[in-house]
Amino acid sequence: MKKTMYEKIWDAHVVYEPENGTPLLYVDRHLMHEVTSPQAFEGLRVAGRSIRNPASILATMDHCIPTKNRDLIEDPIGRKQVETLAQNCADNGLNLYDMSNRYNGIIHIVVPEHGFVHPGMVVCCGDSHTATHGAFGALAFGIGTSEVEHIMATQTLQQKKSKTMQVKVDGQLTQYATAKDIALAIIGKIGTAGGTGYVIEFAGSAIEALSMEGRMTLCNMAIEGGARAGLIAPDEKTFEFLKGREFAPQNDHWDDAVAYWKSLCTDEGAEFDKVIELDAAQITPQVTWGTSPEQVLPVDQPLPDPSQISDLIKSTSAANALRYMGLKAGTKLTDVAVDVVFIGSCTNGRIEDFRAAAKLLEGKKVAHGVQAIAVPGSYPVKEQAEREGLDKIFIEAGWEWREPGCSMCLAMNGDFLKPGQRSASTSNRNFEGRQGKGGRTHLVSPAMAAAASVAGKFVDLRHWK
Ligand SMILES: CC(C)[C@H](C(=O)O)[C@@H](O)C(=O)O
Ligand code: SF4
Repeated sequence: MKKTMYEKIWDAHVVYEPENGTPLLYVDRHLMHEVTSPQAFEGLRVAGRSIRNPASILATMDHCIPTKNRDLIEDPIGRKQVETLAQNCADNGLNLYDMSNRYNGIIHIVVPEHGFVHPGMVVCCGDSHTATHGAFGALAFGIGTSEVEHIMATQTLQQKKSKTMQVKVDGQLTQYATAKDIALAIIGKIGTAGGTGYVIEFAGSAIEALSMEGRMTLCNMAIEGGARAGLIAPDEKTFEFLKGREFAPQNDHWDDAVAYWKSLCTDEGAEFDKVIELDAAQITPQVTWGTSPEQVLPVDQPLPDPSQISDLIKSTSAANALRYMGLKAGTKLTDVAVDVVFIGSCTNGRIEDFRAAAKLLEGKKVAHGVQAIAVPGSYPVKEQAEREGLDKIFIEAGWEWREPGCSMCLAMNGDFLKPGQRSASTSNRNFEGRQGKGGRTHLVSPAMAAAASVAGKFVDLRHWK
């Protein structure tokens, strides 16, 4: 039978399939951060169980850590979570990149840097953006804290099989559109529930043309389209990225691993439950205008008029979103001014993202009254950027150059919007209060964010010098 990549990975990992119950999957890699792990360790302790395979775990601190002064976590809950993770990792002999470790950063940025996830693996983490690792052809998805405990104890997870969706993006992106714009355009098309019940495989010439960084950005946002996970077939770019990294297969094992990885690709003629197609050439720079990633438009479009939307639910949510965002129907996005610009997060906190932004910032200054913060996704990203002199470009333009962490992606670490403030943000979520109570988030690509910092408002990159 012809199989999709998802089906191949699934079949290779089913440990047990009860007749009328939920299958049990083997989990190869388990990623951890401070927010969703404490209760799981506690549960394990209470049950008197130990961790089955400590080597399958990699942990980092990212959500609660300050990006300015590492020594001061003001929030007592955040401080406790960070301390608890350190203790739990020490007690169980787990690999942790703590705040001061040279490899510290956001879990989904750190893990690929070490080649910890390989094609064909099943990868779990108590974090929804685990989908990022689908960029390597791994089945990677977020889980709840009780499941974190279950995997620690058994190295398996109960999981229902998903349906399969192929999102095919063919053609060539224009120089102004990025992986982020593909992700937003897809969510704009299918909606935030469009992927519910599915694992999406992204395919087509535009996906093949993406760098590994771009593929990570795209898979990262699969979850915002409602999907269980996103997948991209591994290819030469994937292998080249992984080769030589700390946890990549070494020496004699490498060729065997590559041969196996190549066998994972969806068979010619295999059927997906659903297929969606997009033309890359038509994807323009995207900006979200509302409080859900599906409320997104090409930057040159006016804001929608709720009274013109026939679907009652959509019309009501558009009206609510415009009210919360302090925006009026018909306004052009290029007339919307921003107060804060944030480049970072597990969606767009990689080296390519800072390169793209720096290209636009060179020789320019941040608009008066705009606060702009650049937060590398990890110390290796920060160091690489500094080696290339990108930090200087940001700083000379008037940006703050911070320590790595989740930062203003979510308001958990001292970086947040004040009520009413509006941001251009390279992160992935824009619901009410996501970046701080009363804060208004517009999701964009790094290049769009950089340009907004200079213009003080959104700009159409196609007409910007
Ligand atoms: C804190 C964590 C559970 C959460 C997630 O799962 O996504 C966070 O990373 C987020 O982006 O909202
Ligand atoms: S950067 Fe944002 S989306 Fe990513 S793990 Fe941190 S909080 Fe979640």
